[in-house]
Amino acid sequence: DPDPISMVNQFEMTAGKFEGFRRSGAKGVCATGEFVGSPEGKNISSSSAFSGNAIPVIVRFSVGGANPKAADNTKTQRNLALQFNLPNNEFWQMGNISAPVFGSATPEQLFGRLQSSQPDPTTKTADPAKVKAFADANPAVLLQGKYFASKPVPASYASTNYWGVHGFGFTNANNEKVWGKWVFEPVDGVQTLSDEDAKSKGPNFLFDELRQRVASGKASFNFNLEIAQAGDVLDNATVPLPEGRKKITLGVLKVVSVSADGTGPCLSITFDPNIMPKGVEGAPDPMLRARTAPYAISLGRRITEGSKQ
Ligand code: HEM
Repeated sequence: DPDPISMVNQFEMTAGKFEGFRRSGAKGVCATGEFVGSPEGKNISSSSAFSGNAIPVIVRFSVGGANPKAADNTKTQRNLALQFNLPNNEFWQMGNISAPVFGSATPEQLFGRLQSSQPDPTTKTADPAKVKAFADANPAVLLQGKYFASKPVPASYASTNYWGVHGFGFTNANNEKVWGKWVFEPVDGVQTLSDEDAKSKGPNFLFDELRQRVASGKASFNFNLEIAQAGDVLDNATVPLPEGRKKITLGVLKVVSVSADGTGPCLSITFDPNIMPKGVEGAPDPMLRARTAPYAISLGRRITEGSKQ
């Protein structure tokens, strides 16, 4: 594996270094929420997340990439990061994205992709021949871009689906285990913008739009799990489960407040998807394991610089 310091350095060399900001998902806003687990959730996991009691959640919505001025009205990635504050000092952290697949299958492939698209110091842009050569040899890196290009711009942070992309296992009180991949789906349905409407919204509408939705009580997500069958691929974030797998709703996440820009409880934490409560575990996916160290390094750098968002 590429070492985590080189990985974060490569993020900075390819996508730019913006002091005080996350090295990925830089343009974001803190929010708070409440999660209430369902009986189906309780059936498959002994985690206290599914007790049915309201669980306080730290929420962060963001646009993909390292640029804190990234546009809101383009066909790119949106993120939903969560920290469930469970009883007895347990935490459950997640970083979910608005595509069913990630942009690379392994840490090596992510590193290679970033290297191949690093801007040339003289032209200030990536060398298209290098980008193409890497993608030709690693076609999985094109899947996510194709997905985004095929979908309209989301109308709201609260009106798009967010996938966990990794496989996760759930163990209940009888020690029975199920595996699957999860997706947060807006209770009021997916809502998108026409290309024309997206253009007229401009590059900075998502934060205020979210504040309005939350004020009207219309920012909730079903926490859904697609159940894997024997033989399904669970250790590759570029391979979604086959269409039509049974889907169950583990509970509902309601966003209840949105912080002022550049403030709030998400500012000085990171969302490490390997932090899971008892009753939930990650699939043996090298990509999942490889997220912890770079997130901590990025957190360390931005706190030292002065956390901005
Ligand atoms: C080895 C693979 C990966 C590396 C090195 C990496 C790196 C990073 C870094 C450095 C950050 C900023 C962390 C911070 O400052 O708090 C970040 C944020 C994020 N990453 Fe990754 N990432 C990886 C894989 C993934 C995958 C597979 C997903 C797909 C779900 C993902 C989704 C996110 C999200 C949603 C955020 C924003 C979280 C927030 O709002 O704080 N990452 N990533």
